[in-house]
Amino acid sequence: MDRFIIRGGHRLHGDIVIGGAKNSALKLLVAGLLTSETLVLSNVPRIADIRTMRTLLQQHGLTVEDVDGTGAVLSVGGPITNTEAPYNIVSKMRASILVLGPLLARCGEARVSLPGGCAIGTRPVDMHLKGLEALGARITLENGYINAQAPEGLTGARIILPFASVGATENLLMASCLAKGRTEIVNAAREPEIGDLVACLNAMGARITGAGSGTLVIDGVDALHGAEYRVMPDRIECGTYACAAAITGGDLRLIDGRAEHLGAVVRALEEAGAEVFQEEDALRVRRTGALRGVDIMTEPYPGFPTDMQAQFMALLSVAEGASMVTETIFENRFMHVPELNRMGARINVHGSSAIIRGVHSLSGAPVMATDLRASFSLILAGLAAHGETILSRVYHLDRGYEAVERKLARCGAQIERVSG
Ligand SMILES: CC(=O)N[C@H]1[C@@H](OP(=O)(O)OP(=O)(O)OC[C@H]2O[C@@H](n3ccc(=O)[nH]c3=O)[C@H](O)[C@@H]2O)O[C@H](CO)[C@@H](O)[C@@H]1O
Ligand SMILES: C=C(OP(=O)(O)O)C(=O)O
Repeated sequence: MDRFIIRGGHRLHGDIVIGGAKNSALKLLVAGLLTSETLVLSNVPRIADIRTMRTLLQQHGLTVEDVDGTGAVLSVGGPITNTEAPYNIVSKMRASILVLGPLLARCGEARVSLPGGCAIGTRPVDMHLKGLEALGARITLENGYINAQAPEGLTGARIILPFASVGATENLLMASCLAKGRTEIVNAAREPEIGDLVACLNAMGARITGAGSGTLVIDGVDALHGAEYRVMPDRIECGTYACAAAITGGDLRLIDGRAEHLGAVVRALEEAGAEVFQEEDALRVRRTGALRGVDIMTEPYPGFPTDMQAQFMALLSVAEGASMVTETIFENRFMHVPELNRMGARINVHGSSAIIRGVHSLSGAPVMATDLRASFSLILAGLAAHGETILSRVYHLDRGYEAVERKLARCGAQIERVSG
């Protein structure tokens, strides 16, 4: 198992290229199930979750090819030969549940393992299932699997989501592209990744309006065709490196970073004492003055993203004064807190809120990654800390961040990956 060894105390300076968005690329690959033609995606991040999604789609019968040998351009095509998504893949990556809607819409049936809980929360899929039932699917749960049938195809409906779930919106959006008639998804998620999926589906011949407005209107079509599409830049990777600039008192140009996708994060960074500028090709983040404590609350987009909460907490742990972080999306997303405290942070958790009393400095320690974003919060703490931090269970990080050690080391960080 790989570990990272980080020697903290170095300001980061230079350019970091932000890759394609994990949380968009995964869904765009799944959209390949909706057509018999070939979908070609560029700017695909080279991360473990994408490799898992390739395996899942391949076992459904699709051919997924690395077009130019870099892993960043993938083509998806070919017939679907198997409509079952097995436990061993779904349990590895929750986004696998997104094949349910497309398989059902295209083949009239699907059998998908229930994803179950994960480190950050129980994460049920009831809204995905209720929405598909509203489109006419018959759904039963048996032996840990979702069995879904729609032998006559799906039919458009008005679906009101009780919560603006990203995954439920995406599953229902993809399913309804091939449903008969009009579907309306009310209280749809407004995350930029939904907009990216809508743009790709429309390029494939879907008829969808309303992206970003909270109500998606989908007029079903008989078939979708192939397309070429470039994955949007990863706003969470960008926000994460923005925190690296801020916590080290550095100056980073995050190439391809877009402030428009990071409004709440940029506001919080500025309030905490960082300067953020949108340049033509990059988001530039630097800090020269002191870090100040701020209060943040995670919310669906355009609110502060839960996927940035752990990284921001690392920053606040060395800010002057007290901060409060409230997590409203997932019920168990504070697992980085005990690890940050082992590095000298002073954080107390009360229910869904954490009170952070800023300390002057952190000290390096052996720490353990518990999930993807928590892992990076420990790297950030390690970059700011005195001495050596050894981060184990780096496989969590490899799910969603490409070439972390290379990107950071090029900007002056002392970080190395050690295998075994
Ligand atoms: C692969 C991917 O894109 N993952 C992102 C996606 O996850 P994901 O799509 O799983 O997140 P959701 O927006 O669906 O979940 C938000 C909340 O709704 C609950 N819920 C969701 C569906 C449902 O049927 N029932 C239900 O109760 C969840 O348990 C959670 O508490 O959006 C999250 C919220 O921005 C991000 O943190 C994840 O990084
Ligand atoms: C929680 C995340 O991903 P997933 O939904 O795949 O667990 C994430 O990207 O931070």
